Amino acid sequence: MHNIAIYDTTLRDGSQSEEIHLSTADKIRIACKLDDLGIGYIEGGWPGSNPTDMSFFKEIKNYELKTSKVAAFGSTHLANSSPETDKNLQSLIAARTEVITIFGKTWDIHVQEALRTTLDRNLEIIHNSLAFLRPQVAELFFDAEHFFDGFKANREFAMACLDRAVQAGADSIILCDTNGGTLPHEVGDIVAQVRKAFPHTVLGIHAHNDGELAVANSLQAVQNGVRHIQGTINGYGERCGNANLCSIIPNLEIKMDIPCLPQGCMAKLTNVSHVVSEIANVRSFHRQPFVGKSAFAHKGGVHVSAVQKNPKTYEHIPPALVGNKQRILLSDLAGQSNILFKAKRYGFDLDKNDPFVLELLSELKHRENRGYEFSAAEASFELLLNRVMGRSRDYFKIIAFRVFDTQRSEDDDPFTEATVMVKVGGMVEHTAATGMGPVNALDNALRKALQRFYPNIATMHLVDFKVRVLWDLKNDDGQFAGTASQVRVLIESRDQHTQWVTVGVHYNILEASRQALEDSINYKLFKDDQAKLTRALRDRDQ
Ligand SMILES: CC(=O)SCCNC(=O)CCNC(=O)[C@H](O)C(C)(C)COP(=O)(O)OP(=O)(O)OC[C@H]1O[C@@H](n2cnc3c(N)ncnc32)[C@H](O)[C@@H]1OP(=O)(O)O
Ligand SMILES: CC(=O)C(=O)O
Repeated sequence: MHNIAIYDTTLRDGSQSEEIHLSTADKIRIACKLDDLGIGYIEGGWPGSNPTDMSFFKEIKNYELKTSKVAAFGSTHLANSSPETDKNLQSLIAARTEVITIFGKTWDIHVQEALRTTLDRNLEIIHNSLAFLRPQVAELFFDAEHFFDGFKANREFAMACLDRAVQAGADSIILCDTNGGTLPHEVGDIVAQVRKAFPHTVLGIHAHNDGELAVANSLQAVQNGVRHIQGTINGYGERCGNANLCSIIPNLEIKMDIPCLPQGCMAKLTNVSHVVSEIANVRSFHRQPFVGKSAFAHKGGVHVSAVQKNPKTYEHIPPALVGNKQRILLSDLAGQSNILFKAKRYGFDLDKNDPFVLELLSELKHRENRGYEFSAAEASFELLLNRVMGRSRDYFKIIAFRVFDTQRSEDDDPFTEATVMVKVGGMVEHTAATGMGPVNALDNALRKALQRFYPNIATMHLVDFKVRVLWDLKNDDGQFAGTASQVRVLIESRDQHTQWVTVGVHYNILEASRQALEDSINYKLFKDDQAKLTRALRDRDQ
């Protein structure tokens, strides 16, 4: 099998995603990441579209890319202009890239209704645009927009468009499933026919994901002779997105034995996926195949027991190949194997049937039954584990708390104040604080009370607060409770070193928040003590 050229269009089609807006600096950071991953081509944008894209092409020249060539994207010239006068073609040349890609219409309905011109004129437009660009650039690609729909509607015309592009000197012809609705068997069949008609031309595929088939369609195209694949990191793109390169690359390399990145680079894929989602400011999709946080996460006790004997039992590839890792989750579906795995991670070497394991498992299942979710709140689990093992200490105890929420007049914002009474060792501290809402006020009052005893809590702060109503849990009398339902609060906190999540559950949202806050502070104090202890032992042993 030949190598496949990977052509990334995250910066162009990816930025056509509804929620994504990339600045020039964002684009440069992503381009450097893609280059480091070993991507063959990076489509930087449409220079005739906006100043950001034009400034990207200017700025990227200051970077020495190791593996990637930069491509500028645009359309064939307008129906009522000529290549010499067309602004779009001029700005493609002005971008001074090694590669230019232009898209042209190949579906008759688009020519007649979107361009409002004749089929013959469209053939001229394709030919003239490419022939004009040919001497200006090292590599010239033609994206045959809507090719699969065009082929099904009017085979002769769609093929004539490709023929004109080849005659005008295009190096690769990319067949686009622009509306993303073509099925894999249709892609295979049509690509095979094009392959036969153009045996000496490099063919490519650009698939959209409207039928959730973009990855499958791209692989099917490769099976039928395509040697160039376009796609985006995390599948970002117009509407439902593009073919996801984070799935295509490992499928090609691992399952189909077709190299497409420099040796060893595929292990960077998970990191690239996460960094790009950070830069694009889009939350990572946990269930994303290969690179998602849950891609190799095991929750069911049966699965956990088996993967510890041999990961192959429930993992389709070794996660390290794509830079991901196995995770073992905790929940009411856990068996002893889950507990043993986690306990080991936190420094306890326990055996199956150890009474501590059974106690922990029963406590875990009991709490999960009441709505706690430890797979999302590992810090609360670590505290519970250490409590059961007798290794934690009570840093403080909240004896009482009160929260007042008042609105003094119709136009005023609500005013919130919390008071807390905490016991630290033999001392009782009583404080009050205001806040932006009840949980913030409680957090502020608690910190104020504890600061004198534990100054290190000043370095932690709350980064996320999630409340979920547990509608499906029944009350003690077996009834669903409506607005008196249990709620689960998850609090994410961080300090200068790390980030952790704690959980609280109650029918009263403040009490649930109090539990999660208390665990969060306890975890910080426990973690700092552990670090101090480790340092002391290390100093002693030196
Ligand atoms: C399938 C794809 O994803 S293609 C990429 C789509 N991406 C984008 O559109 C993002 C960048 N686009 C832009 O910034 C703007 O649309 C521009 C600058 C390119 C053009 O802006 P405007 O001149 O205001 O035109 P507008 O966006 O309203 O309409 C597009 C024009 O291009 C024409 N056009 C569309 N495709 C082609 C083509 N392949 N060849 C020639 N002309 C084309 C349309 O007919 C329309 O012209 P008309 O108004 O004379 O009918
Ligand atoms: C070119 C392109 O983005 C498409 O046809 O979808």
